[in-house]
Amino acid sequence: MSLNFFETQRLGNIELIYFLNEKHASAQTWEFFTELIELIENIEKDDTIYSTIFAGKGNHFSAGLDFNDFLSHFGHLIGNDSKELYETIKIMQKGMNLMFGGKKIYIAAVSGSCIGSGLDFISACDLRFCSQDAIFSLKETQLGIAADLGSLQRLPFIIGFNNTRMLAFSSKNIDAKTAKQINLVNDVFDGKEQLISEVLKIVQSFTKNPTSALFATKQFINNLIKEIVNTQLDSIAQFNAKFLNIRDMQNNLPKIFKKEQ
Ligand SMILES: C/C=C/C(=O)SCCNC(=O)CCNC(=O)[C@H](O)C(C)(C)COP(=O)(O)OP(=O)(O)OC[C@H]1O[C@@H](n2cnc3c(N)ncnc32)[C@H](O)[C@@H]1OP(=O)(O)O
Repeated sequence: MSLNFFETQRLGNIELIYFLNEKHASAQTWEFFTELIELIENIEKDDTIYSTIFAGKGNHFSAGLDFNDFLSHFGHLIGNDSKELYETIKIMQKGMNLMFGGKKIYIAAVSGSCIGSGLDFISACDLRFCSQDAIFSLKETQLGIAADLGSLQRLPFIIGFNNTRMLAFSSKNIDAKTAKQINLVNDVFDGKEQLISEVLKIVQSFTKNPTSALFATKQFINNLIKEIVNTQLDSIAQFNAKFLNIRDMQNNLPKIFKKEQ
């Protein structure tokens, strides 16, 4: 399997996976979404991998959707009630859904910014940890998007409905301390190096347990909400295929990049 967006490193039964595109704060390109599907399908099939830890290769976990890449590929579909846009959103949802519905244990180790679809991604993980410099936000509402890749569907079950509303309605950043307070992350570590080494120890302690029980435990927990999450992800894909407004994105993207919040 040849991957351009991801760099993988095997540590026993654990795969440490870095997001590349670090020059653009690991913003998620179309390549990210399509390669993620292949990557997760392979991990689920590989009996030697029990768990994965995801981290950003550079200073940020992920700046969310790479808007230059997305608009150049799909901008012409927005606002046209397009079946192709619906199918595109479904492909973007698929890799994260495979993680959520799969049996392996997926862990996010966040340093720097984790924005938009970066937050969608970590909400599909089984556990989240971060370093002190971490920042989380859902910028979609500010950009005229009802977040359609999993945050609205999964976060209420992780941080509760009210915290999800605050994040989504405000599009404001929260820091590592707040992320811990609202249970978005399980723990906070000093810097990125310490984060990765501590998370590795935590995951190693899980993967010593009999894997049949570990994998079944993960799946039974996620089964509680899988059906509702899948139904709602499909509804929001249909909604956005009809109602996304490219002018809202074009007007507000420059403000975000100038950090006028
Ligand atoms: C359906 C899903 C929707 C969503 O995901 S909504 C969320 C969209 N994302 C955002 O709103 C984040 C926007 N980016 C930022 O706020 C900042 O960036 C960061 C806080 C992530 C990083 O700040 P700093 O460390 O100061 O880096 P920098 O100079 O702003 O960015 C480095 C390079 O990365 C490009 N970049 C950053 N985010 C994105 C993005 N989301 N899409 C495309 N490019 C991005 C920049 O433009 C620049 O590039 P150059 O060096 O060529 O000027």
